[in-house]
Amino acid sequence: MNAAIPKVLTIAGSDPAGGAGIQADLKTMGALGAYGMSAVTALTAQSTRGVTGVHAVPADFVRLQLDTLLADIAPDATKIGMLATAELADAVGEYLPALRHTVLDPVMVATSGDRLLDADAMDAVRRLCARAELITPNLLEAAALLGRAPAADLDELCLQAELLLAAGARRVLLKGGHLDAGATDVYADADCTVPLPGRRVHTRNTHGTGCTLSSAIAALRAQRDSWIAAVRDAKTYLTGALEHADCLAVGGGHGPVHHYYALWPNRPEGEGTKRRMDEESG
Ligand SMILES: Nc1ncnc2c1ncn2[C@@H]1O[C@H](COP(=O)(O)OP(=O)(O)O)[C@@H](O)[C@H]1O
Ligand SMILES: Cc1ncc(COP(=O)(O)O)c(N)n1
Repeated sequence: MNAAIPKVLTIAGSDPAGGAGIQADLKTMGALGAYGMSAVTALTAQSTRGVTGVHAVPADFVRLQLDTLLADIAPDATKIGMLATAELADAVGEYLPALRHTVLDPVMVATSGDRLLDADAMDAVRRLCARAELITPNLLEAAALLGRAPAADLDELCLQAELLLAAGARRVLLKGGHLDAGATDVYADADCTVPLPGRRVHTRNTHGTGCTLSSAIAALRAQRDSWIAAVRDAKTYLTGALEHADCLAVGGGHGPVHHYYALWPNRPEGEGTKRRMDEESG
């Protein structure tokens, strides 16, 4: 029986406020029926208001975490998030050939605008993008990887997803959350480029959306037959977590999404849910 529970790894940074990074990843994996594991790349001092410090873990200690873990457990899928430095990006890259169902979220800047990746680490992250099975850049990360201006519409989003494939990525989910309207992302692989429309949720509590989406994709890829199925279901999960974010009421800045919205059914409905229901009823 237990053999069916997928074991999913996150290699990412820590967010003490619990809304992004490994904390978001582990909550997401747990909410989606996966057993979560983590190797920490960096400690951050941050809250919902912003990041006040980053302390990268020495690359050899990240290797030690991974060597020790992987000698015992073979993850069914792995999500990679904040890498902080070029050295860490290269160190994590050494493990990609041995890992299955790898999702790379090329984290560069937090929602608060604070940098989470050294400026000189871009080439190392580009190398990693060619080794992961799926990459999930946001608008600004795709633009930085390609050296272009950020996409301003869906056509440019599709074009940049295809340019990332041409640059070596195997599959791309280019996230459109930073476009002014809607929440349309674009999925692209060697066979197709597909827009994935999403319902835009009106909330300022968007801290950790990218982390949540990429770890949901990893958790679900271990339970679905294809990447596109995992991506679609992960986006549906994230939209629900955003819709219930306001009822968490965590912090005074950009608060977290509600990872456990489907598991805590008896909690009072949040403002976000109420507002959506009001909107939908007219
Ligand atoms: N207000 C929102 N309502 C619904 N979906 C959103 C909203 N903001 C972001 N998303 C979705 O959350 C995911 C992460 O988006 P994005 O903000 O672009 O990336 P990141 O969190 O990495 O900056 C994407 O699927 C995006 O479409
Ligand atoms: C440790 C860590 N990893 C990633 C993010 C990005 O998350 P977001 O862009 O949603 O703030 C973050 N803020 N902290």
